[in-house]
Amino acid sequence: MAGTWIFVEQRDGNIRKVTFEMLSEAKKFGDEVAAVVFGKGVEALAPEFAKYGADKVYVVEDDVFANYNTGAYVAQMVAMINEFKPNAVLFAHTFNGRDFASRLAQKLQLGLATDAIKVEVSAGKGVFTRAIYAGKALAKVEVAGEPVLGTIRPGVCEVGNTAGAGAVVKPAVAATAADVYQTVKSFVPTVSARPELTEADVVVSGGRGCKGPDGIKLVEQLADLLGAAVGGSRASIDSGWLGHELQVGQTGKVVNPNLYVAAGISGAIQHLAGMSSSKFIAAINTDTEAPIFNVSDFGVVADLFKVIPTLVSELKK
Ligand SMILES: Cc1cc2nc3c(=O)[nH]c(=O)nc-3n(C[C@H](O)[C@H](O)[C@H](O)COP(=O)(O)OP(=O)(O)OC[C@H]3O[C@@H](n4cnc5c(N)ncnc54)[C@H](O)[C@@H]3O)c2cc1C
Repeated sequence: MAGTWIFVEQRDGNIRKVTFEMLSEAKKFGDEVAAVVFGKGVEALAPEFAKYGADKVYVVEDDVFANYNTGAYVAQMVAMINEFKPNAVLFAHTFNGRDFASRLAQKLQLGLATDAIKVEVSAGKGVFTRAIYAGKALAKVEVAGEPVLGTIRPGVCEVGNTAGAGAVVKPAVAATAADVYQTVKSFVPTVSARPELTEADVVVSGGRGCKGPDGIKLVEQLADLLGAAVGGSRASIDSGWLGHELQVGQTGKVVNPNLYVAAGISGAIQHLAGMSSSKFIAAINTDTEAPIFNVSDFGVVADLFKVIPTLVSELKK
């Protein structure tokens, strides 16, 4: 058996922090830990994974892996799992991680635990803790079959400093161009000086209560003073006030910051699904009955158009 594998999320050599979180967490299981990285020119990244616990780094380089694509990535991973037989393969609970892990589980007819906030893997058995009912209860899920497959929510595991040997292994390339059924034609990054939403320490989100771009500007002002990422509810995204990449919730991104500020957001269950595990939640809402207050540590029942400017002027002092 080949221990626990962590699938590396990277783009153009920029590694997502959640990769290091998962490597550090897997190091605690006591089994061998391996990072699995697909791409082009990615072998140079191997020492980075060793720093956070990777005993081995499986490096697969080919044009076919230049950008994430489901078909080729799944075909490659299936071949590697059959050859090396890992106990567990863990992915980040991100758009790509969710897509990859679920297609892989289907292909191998294995169970999959998603959006885990805690994970224990031992001797080929995996137990995952998941928040259910928008964080009102926790479920422990055991995944049958090997390897154990799971996706881990970014921000829930600490980055440690136990290093591994980082021995590079280069498996044969098993995927071909025939496995690629969607191609990334171009990649246009959203230019923002703000932190990435899923990795930010502080997130300030605006909802329908912002009433339009002027309200969202207030949210952005507050976020910038706090060094925070900006997020939004589906209502503010669908209204076109914020980009789709900033939606927090069931059909958006899952965030887990130290501080989440919800301004003019009611707290629908689909929104809570994306933010209720934040460590400290502060809400600004005019409605005392708004469900967001049920999950908040701190609440202000007031008009955000009065509260945020006051906060902004205090923070500027
Ligand atoms: C399948 C499905 C998936 C979904 N996925 C998501 C998702 O991923 N993310 C998501 O967010 N939603 C999602 N939704 C939508 C969700 O159900 C809600 O409709 C949405 O979250 C509501 O957004 P909101 O809280 O901004 O708006 P509202 O529910 O309209 O709430 C606006 C809030 O602003 C308050 N307010 C108004 N004026 C002010 C003011 N001046 N100052 C302060 N507060 C004020 C109001 O009291 C109210 O509580 C999904 C729905 C479905 C069916």
